[in-house]
Amino acid sequence: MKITLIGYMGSGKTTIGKMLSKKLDLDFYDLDVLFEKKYDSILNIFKKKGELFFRNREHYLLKKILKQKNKYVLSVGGGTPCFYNNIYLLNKYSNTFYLKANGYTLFKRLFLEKNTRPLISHLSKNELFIFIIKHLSKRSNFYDKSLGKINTYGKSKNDIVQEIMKSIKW
Ligand SMILES: Nc1ncnc2c1ncn2[C@@H]1O[C@H](COP(=O)(O)OP(=O)(O)O)[C@@H](O)[C@H]1O
Ligand SMILES: O=C(O)C1=C[C@@H](OP(=O)(O)O)[C@@H](O)[C@H](O)C1
Ligand SMILES: [Mg+2]
Repeated sequence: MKITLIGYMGSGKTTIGKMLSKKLDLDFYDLDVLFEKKYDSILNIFKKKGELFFRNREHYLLKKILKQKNKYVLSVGGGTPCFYNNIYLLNKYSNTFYLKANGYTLFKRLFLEKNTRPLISHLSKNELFIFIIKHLSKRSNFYDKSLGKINTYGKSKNDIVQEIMKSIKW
């Protein structure tokens, strides 16, 4: 079984994915890391080639990794399920979990880490909050198609890992 984590930027996909893979003794992949190994930093790619180029290469990388035969935990980027038919591919080839977090929690986390994320790096504090609320509402339509959902509000990283482990249908 492949387990994939989806959700908005800052929802904990990379962090929780790594922890979960260790608990389950599975390989861990992060789609952004795979992308940056193959191409360039996501910040540079957005700057030099634009978002559409990123989404196209991201889609092909996702297809390639989903068709691998081994079991693993994969954390994707916040936008991955929202482009091409990626959410259908994710659900077809893996057990998808949506790490659901509220706008204010995401804002607090992303304000501290916005410089590494090209979609929000240029925004002021006020702009960032408004952007997250609107963007999350649009993207939730895709995230809500996941096979499993974990409400992360007020939960520690360890609690979230435990909850995913309990929900896995092997
Ligand atoms: N449940 C949690 N409680 C507190 N902080 C968290 C939690 N989940 C993630 N974080 C923190 O939020 C930040 C963003 O996490 P990250 O794994 O990079 O998210 P994503 O990959 O979804 O963008 C990190 O600093 C991480 O430590
Ligand atoms: O939400 C998005 O569109 C993006 C999220 C990022 O990943 P994280 O969700 O891990 O921050 C990364 O893929 C890129 O900056 C675009
Ligand atoms: Mg991540």
